[in-house]
Order: sequence, then structure tokens, then C-alpha cells
Amino acid sequence: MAAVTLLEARGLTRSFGGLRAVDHVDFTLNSGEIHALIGPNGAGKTTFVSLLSGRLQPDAGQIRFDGADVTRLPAHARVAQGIAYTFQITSIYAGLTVADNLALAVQRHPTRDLAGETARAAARVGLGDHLGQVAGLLSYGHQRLLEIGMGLALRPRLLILDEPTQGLANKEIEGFTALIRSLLPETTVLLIEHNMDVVMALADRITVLNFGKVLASGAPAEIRANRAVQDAYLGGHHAAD
Ligand SMILES: Nc1ncnc2c1ncn2[C@@H]1O[C@H](COP(=O)(O)OP(=O)(O)OP(=O)(O)O)[C@@H](O)[C@H]1O
Repeated sequence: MAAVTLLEARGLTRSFGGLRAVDHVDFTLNSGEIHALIGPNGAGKTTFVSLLSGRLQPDAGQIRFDGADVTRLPAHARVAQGIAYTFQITSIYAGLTVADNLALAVQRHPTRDLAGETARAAARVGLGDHLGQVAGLLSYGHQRLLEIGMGLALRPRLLILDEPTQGLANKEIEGFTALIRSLLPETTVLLIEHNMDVVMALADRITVLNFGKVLASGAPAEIRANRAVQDAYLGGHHAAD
């Protein structure tokens, strides 16, 4: 089946002072895929997804989502169109319960069954037994799951996750990969991820950023075999050597 484009960036550029953090990036995200964004520290990954989500404005370039130009839309309008973004840094309300955190996200869409939808959102990320707990007292892994649950409660067509497995235990990472797989094909996933085991287990396609530019983009096997990627990112160990 031919791939359907959900999001497209053309010539996307953003500088901080004299530094081009994102430098003329062309990028295509297909509907229903898990796409991983990888690259060395400072490569521009977080800046790039911040441009997609509307948290930052580009200096140049264009972003199209589902065929419409969203380049100048504010972040909340992009959320309404179906782009959800969870941050590297926990964005939950630490003083509220799990249920109240999730309800805040659920409420962004009109609903007649707030309690039911909130409970379903919790169950989806494995927090069904924690609804009454204060979010700030959850384990770190559970807080990360709550964050993803809040993103999912927005019923996004595109879920952007920035280093979701950072700080998780191995067991929690297994649960996370199963959760992400269960989202397809309704939700397309763009994932910034440093854990290469997670990337290789989940991603349909991978884009590698380096110094703000796309170094390579393709299927996991192609990326693994790409010498420029190995030199820049995968530790310089050449598969053929
Ligand atoms: N608000 C800002 N002001 C100034 N410089 C910034 C800002 N945000 C990012 N940068 C710089 O832009 C470059 C790209 O940063 P970015 O956080 O996008 O990289 P990254 O690939 O996500 O890195 P990491 O893997 O470490 O999270 C870095 O050199 C960073 O210092």
C-alpha cells in the first residue's frame, strides 16, 4: 500500500544567535508509522520537534500537517488539529491526582463521560490502579507513563515523544514499547530516542540529525549500514569491518 503523508517539513530552519540548530530540514512522516529521530547531543532534535509542535517558530521553511499549512499556527491550535507533544521534562501537575491530570487532557475534547474516559486513559498506560494517587508521589517511571497518557488523552493523530524511556528501568521500557505498538495505526508516532535497542525494536523509519541537518533517513537496516551515521553517531564501529 502506498504511504500517505501525514506531516511534511520543507526547508525548516531555526537559529539561536549564530547557531543554526535546525538547518534546512526536509522531513516526511507517513501516516501510521513509528518514526525515530536520532542523533548526537545538540544535533537539533528537540528544536526540530518544537518547531513541529509550535512551541518554537521557524526562521524559514514550511510545515504541512494532513495537507494544511500549519507553519504559523500557535501550539494550542496544532493540538486541536491532532498534534500532541510530550516533553523531555515532566509536564504533569505534581500536586494533582493521576485522575485529575488525565481529566485535564481528556477535557480538551467535548465529552459526556469524563470519568469513564479518564479511567480508560489511565488503563491504557497501565495506571488504572493509581487514579487516586498524587502524581508527584508516583515513581519516575509511572510519571513518564502518566505524561504519555495525558498526550494520548488528547486523542492525537500524531504523538511526538521526546526521550520517553530516559530514566526508565528495563521492565518499564518493555511496557513502553508494547504501549507504543498498541497505538498503531490510529496514532502516528515520532520519537526522539537515544536507546538504540528501543529504536531498532520500534521504528519503521529513522531520521538521523547531525549539526541541524538530515544526515540520513530510511529503514532501520539502511541506517545501521550507513557509514556516515556510524561515524557520527553509532560509535564509529563499521558493520563491514
Ligand atoms: N533556547 C535556546 N537558546 C539557545 N540555544 C539553544 C536553545 N535551544 C537549543 N539550543 C542549542 O541548539 C542546539 C540544538 O539543541 P537541541 O536541544 O535541539 O538538540 P538535541 O539534538 O535535542 O540534543 P539532546 O540529545 O542533547 O537533547 C544545541 O547546540 C543547543 O545548545
